[in-house]
Amino acid sequence: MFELRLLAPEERVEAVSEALDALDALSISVEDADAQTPAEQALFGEPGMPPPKEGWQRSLVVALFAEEKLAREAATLLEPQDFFAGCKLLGIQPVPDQDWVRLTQSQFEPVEITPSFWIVPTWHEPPAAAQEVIRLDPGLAFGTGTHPTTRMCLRWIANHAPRGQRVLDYGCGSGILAIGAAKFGASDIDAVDIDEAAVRSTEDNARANSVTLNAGLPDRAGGKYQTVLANILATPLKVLAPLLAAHVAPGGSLVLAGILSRQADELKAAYAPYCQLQVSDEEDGWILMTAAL
Ligand SMILES: C[S@@+](CC[C@H](N)C(=O)[O-])C[C@H]1O[C@@H](n2cnc3c(N)ncnc32)[C@H](O)[C@@H]1O
Repeated sequence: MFELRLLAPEERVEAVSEALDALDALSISVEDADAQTPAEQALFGEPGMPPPKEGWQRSLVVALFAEEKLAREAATLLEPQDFFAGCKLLGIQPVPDQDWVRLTQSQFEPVEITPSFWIVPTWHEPPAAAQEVIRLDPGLAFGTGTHPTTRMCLRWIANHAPRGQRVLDYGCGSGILAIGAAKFGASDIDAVDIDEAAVRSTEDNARANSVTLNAGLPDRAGGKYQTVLANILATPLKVLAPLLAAHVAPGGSLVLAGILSRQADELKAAYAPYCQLQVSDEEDGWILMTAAL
């Protein structure tokens, strides 16, 4: 692989990027050419929205090509164009080969939930002390066990062992909580998510862990469950309060995560008509809130 690097003023970034794309660049990245200097500019949009501008006042544009010849041709074609005025070619250089698989894998180590319960990527052997193990590789859906909210839910599952219970995992992501519930004896598990990719991921991960569960979109949840788990975020959890509470069987447990410590009172108020939520765990500024119905 070879990368062609150039500087472009903000108003040229879009045209130059489109031209590089048309000239067979495999990828194009745009960075602040003044990053890590006093002239660095913050550029970000609202969550989920694109940034307000295409580039920075001085943008570094890096285009990746499969062959050096293609990168050179692109540079030769770009330079005389009107829209290249004000841009500056910095050069073409080979990109050293990386073992991306190994690099990615090296960032995911086994995660301890309790001394005997571990989340272990498939390229690792489980630790000797592990009696319960979820085999899980990072994928598109949230939930590898590295986030405190997931860990607190799994710790709750390990400590409360929902043996023989009907369990609902609402916002299942990778399915990690549903699979954890199955490992600790739950016998009838529904795992739902608004994201179809998460539903597929949950099915794949359940199969890889030899666990039986029903994954689907939220309308798959039906009736009462002895345990309802939802690791989403405070705002959707507040909106979902009547629905989640209605799914908890009398004497059952509601387990909520994705909540920051400072949001505890808002959550208590939202669930007050149905149950009394308590903070039952805390990690890195995140809390686990639970209620017995
Ligand atoms: C933080 S992830 C949690 C994943 C996993 N349960 C865990 O504990 O690691 C939240 C998941 O909830 C899903 N989600 C968000 N809003 C939802 C809603 N209103 N109904 C159902 N799922 C929702 C997201 O698609 C995402 O997969």
